[in-house]
Amino acid sequence: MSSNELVFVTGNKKKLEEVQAILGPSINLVNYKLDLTEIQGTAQEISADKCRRASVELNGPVITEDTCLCFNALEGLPGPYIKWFLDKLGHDGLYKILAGFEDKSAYAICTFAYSSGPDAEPILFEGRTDGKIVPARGPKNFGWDPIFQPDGFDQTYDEMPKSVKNTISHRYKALKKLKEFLASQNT
Ligand SMILES: O=c1nc[nH]c2c1ncn2[C@H]1C[C@H](O)[C@@H](COP(=O)(O)OP(=O)(O)OP(=O)(O)O)O1
Ligand SMILES: [Mg+2]
Repeated sequence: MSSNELVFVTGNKKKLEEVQAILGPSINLVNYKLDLTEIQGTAQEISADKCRRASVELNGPVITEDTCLCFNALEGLPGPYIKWFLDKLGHDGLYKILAGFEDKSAYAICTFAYSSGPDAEPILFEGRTDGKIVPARGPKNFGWDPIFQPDGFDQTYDEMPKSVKNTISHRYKALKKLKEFLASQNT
């Protein structure tokens, strides 16, 4: 493995594109597509477990990532289960969940996990962006982006240019911490 090579295990192409764009050319990101089993639990437990599995399966250093979309009115749900909620309910259904609540505020959390090998305990890097849930707006590029409007912006994640999303997003903030960690390992 070359010193700047990083294996990112994910089955999600859109995540991969964002991670590549955010990390930039100095890191040689290698994607490995595995459909990893995801346990139930907190974002941290799910991320660490996913990373452990990936590292055992590939028998080497890996990063994985788990993304949550949390509604404050629902005490943080759907959280890590957003994928299944989005699959079943779509954008409209997700927005309608909050019909009975004044509070439309929400936050996106990205938890990267890094493992140096199959016997190592994963290290977690978390990024959070606050916003609110709105009726879907945008070209529907990626997941729940059309219904998430980050605080301080008039556009949803989906409406704003990628170059903007990738400097304010939950993913960007988590990757910033991961990047700092990797840089400290290399010195
Ligand atoms: O920035 C994002 N903007 C909009 N939607 C997003 C974003 N990031 C993840 N998503 C979606 C993908 C999936 O429906 C769920 C997270 O589930 P999550 O398990 O982390 O992703 P996944 O199963 O697609 O890929 P992986 O193989 O890395 O587990 O939220
Ligand atoms: Mg997943």
